[in-house]
Amino acid sequence: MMEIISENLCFGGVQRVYSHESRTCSGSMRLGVYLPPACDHSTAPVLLWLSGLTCTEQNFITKAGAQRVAAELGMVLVAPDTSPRGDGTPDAPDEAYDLGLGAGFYVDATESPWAQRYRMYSYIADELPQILSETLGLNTKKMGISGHSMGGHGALIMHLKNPGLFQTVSAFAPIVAPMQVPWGKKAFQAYLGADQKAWADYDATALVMQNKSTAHILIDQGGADAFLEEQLKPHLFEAACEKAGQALTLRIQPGYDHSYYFIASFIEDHLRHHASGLS
Ligand SMILES: N[C@@H](CCC(=O)N[C@@H](CSC=O)C(=O)NCC(=O)O)C(=O)O
Repeated sequence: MMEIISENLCFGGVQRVYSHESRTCSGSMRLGVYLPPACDHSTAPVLLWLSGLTCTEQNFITKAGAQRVAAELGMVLVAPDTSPRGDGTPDAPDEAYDLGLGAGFYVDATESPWAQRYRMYSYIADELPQILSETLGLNTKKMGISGHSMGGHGALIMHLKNPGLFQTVSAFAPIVAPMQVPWGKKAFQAYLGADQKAWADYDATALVMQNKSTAHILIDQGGADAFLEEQLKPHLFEAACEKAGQALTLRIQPGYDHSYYFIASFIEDHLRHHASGLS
């Protein structure tokens, strides 16, 4: 059952937050859903947004300012949480921001104590589309995916592994090669164990070499992002795309940082990219 937690009118449409029991994550999950005005929600295209480390379903819906253009385009926006939460959900022993709560990395954990509830890959790729279609009556046949940082990487792998489900893709400041950077190594070691063969199945830069898609990938990256050199490394993905023959536009936006001010500045381009690809 989907319980409506909040409902606010926004640019003539409605921004809702739902809570529901997730069979995949063995607990309750929250979900932001924006329904644009004056259109048939059963046929409107859907854009899934995956947020980054420390985020909940709230960050995108309150900070990105995406609803105005979604209202104009007649596009549904869906913003899930970034990890399971609630009583009994394991967290990092030191409550570190980059592991455990708020840091699910969109993988299905195989290691203890994470494996039972940290199943964000299957939640996004399997359970959520079923809920959107069967319970909310939305059109999952026209679906794109985007996100930021950890979630930007999540969007890339969701698309590369499921190009028929998520037909269009874009990302802001994605962690393009988690196997090669501290945030990714820490999370993959904890969630997936020591065998790096398992890591490669969730690494966009490794995946694109095997699973290139026919979509045109759009990435925006702030040129003044404090995480650019150590954690994000977009040029690794650019080089892999070039080698694989994957269509990619990587835009380095001078002076922009890693924040939602950056996302709000370019979100319109991303929504139009998805609307055009899903039309
Ligand atoms: N708190 C940390 C950094 C946390 C951070 O910057 N989180 C980003 C996503 S980073 C990659 O996934 C974010 O979206 N934060 C929420 C927001 O609303 O900005 C630190 O201080 O280093």
